[in-house]
Amino acid sequence: MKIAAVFINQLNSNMDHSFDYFIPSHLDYIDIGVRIVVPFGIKNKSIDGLVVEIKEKSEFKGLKTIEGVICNYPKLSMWQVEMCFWMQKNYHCYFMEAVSCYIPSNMKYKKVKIDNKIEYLLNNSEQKIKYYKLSGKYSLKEDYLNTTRPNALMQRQVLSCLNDIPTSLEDLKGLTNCTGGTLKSLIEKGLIEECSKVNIRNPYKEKEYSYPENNLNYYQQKSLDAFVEAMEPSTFLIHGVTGSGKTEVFLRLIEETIKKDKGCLYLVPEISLTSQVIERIMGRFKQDIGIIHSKLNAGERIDQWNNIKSKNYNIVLGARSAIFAPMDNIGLIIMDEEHENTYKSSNRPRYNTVGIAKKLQEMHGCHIVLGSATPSVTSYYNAIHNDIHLLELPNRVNDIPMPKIEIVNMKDELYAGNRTVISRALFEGIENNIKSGEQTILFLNKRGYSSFVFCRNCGFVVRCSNCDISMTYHHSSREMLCHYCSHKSMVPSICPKCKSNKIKHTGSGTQKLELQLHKYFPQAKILRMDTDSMQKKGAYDSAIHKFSSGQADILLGTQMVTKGFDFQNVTLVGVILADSTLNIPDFKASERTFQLITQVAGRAGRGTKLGNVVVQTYEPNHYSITLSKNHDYNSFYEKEISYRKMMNYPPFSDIIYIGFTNENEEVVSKDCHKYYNSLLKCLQDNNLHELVKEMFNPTLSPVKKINNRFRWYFIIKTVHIKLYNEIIYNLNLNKDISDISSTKIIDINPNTIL
Ligand SMILES: Nc1ncnc2c1ncn2[C@@H]1O[C@H](COP(=O)(O)OP(=O)(O)OP(=O)(O)O)[C@@H](O)[C@H]1O
Ligand SMILES: [Zn+2]
Ligand SMILES: [Zn+2]
Repeated sequence: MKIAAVFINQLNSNMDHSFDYFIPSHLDYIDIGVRIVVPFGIKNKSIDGLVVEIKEKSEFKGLKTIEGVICNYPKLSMWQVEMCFWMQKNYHCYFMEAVSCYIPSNMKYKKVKIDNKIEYLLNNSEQKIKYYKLSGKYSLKEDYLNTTRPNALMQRQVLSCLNDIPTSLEDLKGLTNCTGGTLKSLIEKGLIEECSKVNIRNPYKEKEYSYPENNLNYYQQKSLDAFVEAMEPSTFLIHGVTGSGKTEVFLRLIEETIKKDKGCLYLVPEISLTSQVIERIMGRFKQDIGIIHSKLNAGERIDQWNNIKSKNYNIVLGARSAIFAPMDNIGLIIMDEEHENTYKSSNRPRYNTVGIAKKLQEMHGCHIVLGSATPSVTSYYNAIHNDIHLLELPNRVNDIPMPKIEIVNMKDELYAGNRTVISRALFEGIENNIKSGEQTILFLNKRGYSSFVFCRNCGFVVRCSNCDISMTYHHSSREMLCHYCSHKSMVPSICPKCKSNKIKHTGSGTQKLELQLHKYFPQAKILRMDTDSMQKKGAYDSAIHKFSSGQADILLGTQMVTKGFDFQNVTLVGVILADSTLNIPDFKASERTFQLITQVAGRAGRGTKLGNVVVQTYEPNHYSITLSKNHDYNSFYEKEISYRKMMNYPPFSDIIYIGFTNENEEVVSKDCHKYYNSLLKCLQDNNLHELVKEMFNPTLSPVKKINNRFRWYFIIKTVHIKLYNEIIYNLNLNKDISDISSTKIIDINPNTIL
């Protein structure tokens, strides 16, 4: 009998290796990537698993036999299994966690008897979701509304939301707050119908999109030519200023790729940016596309899977999880806004999308195209020094000028007696815009602002003397901590720079600002967009729709408002406090600040009128601010890269974060030290003294406790990432650390170590 090596679907470090099973003769078609059911443990409990290898012999005795195959479960391709192994070793996740990136692993299956043979089938989970649509009784929406009493508000709301395309209950609740009773009475009146997933049509198919080809300008054509002429699988970085027509280039590259009968993955950093791209792709290619993102339920994901696998779709669009589309003939991977940190997963598995893309390139021989107006310093460095081809789009399309950026020093405002958070220049700009019917976007990044200590008089911020990173204020101990090197210091009562006593930790958020704006501009219609106001499903789309159709004067928000949007009537952009990203305790703070200012400024003046931008700051001379004034990416890059080099930050090193969490404060510290010491010992035993030097001491997290779990960690800043990955992988299997009870987090080049 043949033998299958099987990973059991249990997320547990003791089970993170394969087990051998006999393949019974009636299941001899079992192959790598097949989902099966096996008996496991002393009690021979039935449990599902994945076949990763077929072999003739096993080194183990007394093997058990596979019970059955889960027939309707998608089969993983060989390259996908290989990817899962690679992720297990490079991102330190369980093998089955990597598998679950490809296929939902929590789906229930049931035992059935077919022709006297035991088989397993997935339960059809998607049928449990309820959908509603108009019954088709009338042809006009008005007629539906006329049959309800004017004061039946909820019923009328539901009717205005629905059309003949089914809307899920979840979406409907997001849009209306309706109750089961409302729906029931509408059904009884024959106005709406409940339906199941089976008769769902692709909502995008219903709409007619059109996105005619633009004649490429000189630089767009040059980019296309470079791509067409590439002889081997290559990686390109399209550095194009805001509004330079990068999307048009992407569409041409897709066209070239599907001509060769290969598939394309088009990734965007957030789900919210997908609708604009869907319209453009479908408007151009007049065909259905696959759409994958983390909000799909298991049934929808399987549907997408089957369509992509059977080559019904050769274009797949989505947020970062779309990198796991089961496309067997990938020819092109596009990563739009490649600098965005959402491409790095901060949950298990903690993968980096570019890393996965590169591995796919190795396996499929596909091209990778990264695009951004503000490329990450790492990508740009690789484009200059390594194997990425740099393509530049230095101008906006149709000679549209870049917006004019004015930097306002908020200290001057204070001296002039303006104690509000809105400078005189911005105030005047908003007022003029309201009068002339033009629109304004205001950006306030509330994150991080309240946790650093700064001087209201001169803008001084307390930084760590070792790391050049701002210190984080801790409410509990009332002291400041550097969470890179764990250096501590007291909050000064007098500003070390200007000797004033105005030094404090302050906070101000979007909500507060909204209230202030209502006071200053009572006539203005204001839309606020942040995580709090965008809770409901569909809220984001509806806000974008409101703004683009001119139903609001001011769009105020966090990072959500900074990128992607192409609103023609926006002529003014205000950055309320540019320093707020500058002072988050992270070596990428300057980069993030430059990117945010440049991106949000890029929303202004995309139509016929010139754009103006007001950037308010306490640090008007910081290079990330002065250089964004002239849209000077190259000078910013030069400055930033020399800083990175001096401090040995990425791209000159990789950062490994090893963290522990536990309900017990002492245990977590002990576990962290134990792991640290085991790693240290392992390096010393192997004479790897170079690597020892790259380890920093364990320290308490700046955010000491999350969800009642205490957090300790240490970081490694290394130029030997491959070696470290191997050592950490092996250490995790080591018995010495098996009594560590705290949850362990290993994150390679994390977005944040807060
Ligand atoms: N060759 C061209 N001639 C005229 N218009 C063009 C051309 N190429 C693209 N456009 C138009 O220019 C506008 C901006 O293009 P696009 O949205 O692709 O910009 P972008 O480079 O992605 O900018 P951002 O980085 O700000 O998102 C779009 O409305 C697009 O249709
Ligand atoms: Zn001061
Ligand atoms: Zn430090």
